[in-house]
Amino acid sequence: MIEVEDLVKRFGDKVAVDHITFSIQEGEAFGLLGPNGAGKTTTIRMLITLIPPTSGQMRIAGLDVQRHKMVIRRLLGYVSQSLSADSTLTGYENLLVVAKLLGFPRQERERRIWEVLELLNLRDAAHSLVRTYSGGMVRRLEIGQAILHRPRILILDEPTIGLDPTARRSVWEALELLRNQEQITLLVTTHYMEEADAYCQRVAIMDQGRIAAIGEPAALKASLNRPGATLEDVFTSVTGNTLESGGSYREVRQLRRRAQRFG
Ligand SMILES: Nc1ncnc2c1ncn2[C@@H]1O[C@H](COP(=O)(O)OP(=O)(O)OP(=O)(O)O)[C@@H](O)[C@H]1O
Repeated sequence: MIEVEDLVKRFGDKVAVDHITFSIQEGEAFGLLGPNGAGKTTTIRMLITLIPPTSGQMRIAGLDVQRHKMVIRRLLGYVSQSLSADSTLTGYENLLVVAKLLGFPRQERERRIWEVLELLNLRDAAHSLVRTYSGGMVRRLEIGQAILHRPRILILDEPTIGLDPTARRSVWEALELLRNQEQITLLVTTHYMEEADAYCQRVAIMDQGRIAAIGEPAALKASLNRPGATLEDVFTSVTGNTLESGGSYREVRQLRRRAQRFG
């Protein structure tokens, strides 16, 4: 479904993405892991046609991304790290705004909004203001905004950052449902290794613009030949970093932003 070959992105002298190659199968949940500055966001930005690559190939559903930007955009849903739901509107109204922007006819608009609310377990909260939602509900609503147009691929940048464990589980359960019921292919960046381990069929660990390891979590863990090895151990082994070295500041920043928004 997604094929990336020898992809490079330079910003001046800085090589943000350095000759990476990977592919994602239809219906798969694929995790892109890596410390801050590894090149994950830059990779995603190229895939969603926001910035052009310096060199290399990207194909989505067999189409060259650079040559078919408009078609590719319709195939994709994107959930960025920043908050996109309006807290002064209800969940239903937030979806309605997006549906109107997409130009859905009225009847289809209603049908699809309720379908999405149901899928994301938000039906009962449809007419409550988003400011009364929990963090997990807001995130699920944002996923709803991104899938209204029935994309075949959903790309999410740190979908569970700043959420408590229960909310994180609710978000992943929603994503699992989308994969199973709507056959949506998922590309997710995350700092949470145990989530990638539990919910992604395959992961790629990026470091300094390169892919340091790629494969099924179980196979990557087994490659360490250490009983009880975790994905975090794999991460440390291939990058020489612990997540704390960069992840903590960023998480604090994200948590603060969220706290400001909901506080
Ligand atoms: N527009 C830009 N101009 C110059 N350098 C950039 C630009 N965008 C990204 N970079 C650099 O490219 C490298 C990769 O950044 P990128 O944001 O892709 O990393 P990341 O893995 O997504 O990290 P994070 O998790 O912090 O977002 C970093 O060193 C970053 O400073």
